[in-house]
Amino acid sequence: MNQPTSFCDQAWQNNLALFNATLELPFNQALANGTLPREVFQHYMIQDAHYLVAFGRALAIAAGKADDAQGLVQFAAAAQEAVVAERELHHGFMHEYAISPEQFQSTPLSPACHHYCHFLQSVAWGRSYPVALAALLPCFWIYAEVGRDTLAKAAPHHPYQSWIDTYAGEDFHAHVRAVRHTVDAVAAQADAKTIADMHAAYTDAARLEWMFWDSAYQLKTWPC
Ligand SMILES: Cc1ncc(CN)c(N)n1
Repeated sequence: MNQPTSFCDQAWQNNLALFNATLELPFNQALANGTLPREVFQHYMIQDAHYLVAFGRALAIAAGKADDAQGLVQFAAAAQEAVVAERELHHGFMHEYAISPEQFQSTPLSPACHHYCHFLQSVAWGRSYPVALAALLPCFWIYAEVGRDTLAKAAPHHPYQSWIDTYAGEDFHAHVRAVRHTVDAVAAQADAKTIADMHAAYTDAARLEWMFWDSAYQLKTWPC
């Protein structure tokens, strides 16, 4: 008898065209071949450093909603990882580009970053633990897969090598496997309505990942 498809496998299949479109984005193509303009990467770094604080906050809220000790510890640690370890990568680039803490703090969130941050926080505060986890999953999984794809295509002597090493690296991938395992375990206990809400939350977040890169490539700011 065939194994029933897990929530994660189903979500990946449902959103495969969107993931492939994400890989095809000019930002990700140029990131891989090393031609992404420095100005675009700088803009992205600043927006992403803002994003990671909201992502970390949403993870901490999800940790507080976990119905077991394992989930509490896993997502509290993931919040710490996002705000301390992942942002360390950004600090390195900010230093290289001479972006001061004041310049960072005074740069407003772009519309796409603002939307994504507020989406994650509102789902984390307002929805159930399973739905919050489904909204957070693309932030891990899509980055890991984009990281590996970028590594496979990357030009030698890459200007953004530490970015590639972080997201293609085994540490990050092990982390993503652990998150997928928990999401599948939580989904296995969930009713049909919750599973449908989880799929909707996953797709919303996967779309916002696409928008985040697209917005960075276009250096988007508020129109007025
Ligand atoms: C927008 C975004 N999404 C996900 C990740 C990986 N945590 C990130 N750094 N930035």
